[in-house]
Amino acid sequence: MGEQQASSGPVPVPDTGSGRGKRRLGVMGGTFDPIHHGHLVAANEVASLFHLDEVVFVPTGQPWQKSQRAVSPPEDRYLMTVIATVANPQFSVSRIDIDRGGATYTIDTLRDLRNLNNDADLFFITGADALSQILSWRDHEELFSLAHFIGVTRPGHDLTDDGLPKGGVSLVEVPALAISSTDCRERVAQGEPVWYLVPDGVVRYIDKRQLYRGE
Ligand SMILES: Nc1ncnc2c1ncn2[C@@H]1O[C@H](COP(=O)(O)OP(=O)(O)OP(=O)(O)O)[C@@H](O)[C@H]1O
Ligand SMILES: O=C(O)c1ccc[n+]([C@@H]2O[C@H](COP(=O)([O-])O)[C@@H](O)[C@H]2O)c1
Repeated sequence: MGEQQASSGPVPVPDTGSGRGKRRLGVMGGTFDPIHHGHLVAANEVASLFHLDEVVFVPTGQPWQKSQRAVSPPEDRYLMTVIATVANPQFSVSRIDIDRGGATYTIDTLRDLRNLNNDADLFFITGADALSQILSWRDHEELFSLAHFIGVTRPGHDLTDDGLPKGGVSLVEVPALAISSTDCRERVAQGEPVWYLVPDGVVRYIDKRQLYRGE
């Protein structure tokens, strides 16, 4: 595992050292409906490879590209993210996208985090599927000036930086976990277990709040 040539497409190994001496803050944005071990392993692996001081998980408020399905209430997704990350002192959770209200755009996430963390370089962590959609994100040209992007491998998706700014993106291989939130929701709806796909506390939270039962 590590920073590497992905199986497809050119892979720049960028200069991420310009801010040496500054705090290195990873940002893992997601809908986390629910958060699962794929998210946690990806964040942890990138934290290790890129010598990050902290990774902040940022649950979306209203994920505008997921408007075709009902998304669980932000407070449930926020609490599951807190439960999942609480044991790791390097992990934290931010409410900024939830509290801002309205549709969630990463450009706003990064502007807000930059204002709150003047002393830090930002590293935005994203799976191969999300990275491939980045040219559809709001103000995507500006995103790369606010953070260095780190695309991680995900089973079933090609990891490529085609069309993205040279030097703005690193592609890295992380331990492959073929887990998706969609699959977790479907399993719960069908009465199948999600133990060991999501953290134990998240299994219990889903049960307590009766999430995903009617889907
Ligand atoms: N198994 C995984 N391995 C690597 N990255 C992942 C994995 N699952 C999700 N990610 C990445 O984590 C980020 C947040 O993902 P998200 O919360 O949308 O989860 P998801 O499993 O893709 O959800 P859904 O199935 O509802 O679309 C995205 O950048 C996504 O690519
Ligand atoms: O900025 C945008 O337009 C945009 C569009 C789609 C997704 N994103 C971000 O990508 C991350 C993963 O999103 P999702 O919907 O796959 O959970 C999350 O931080 C979203 O805010 C951002």
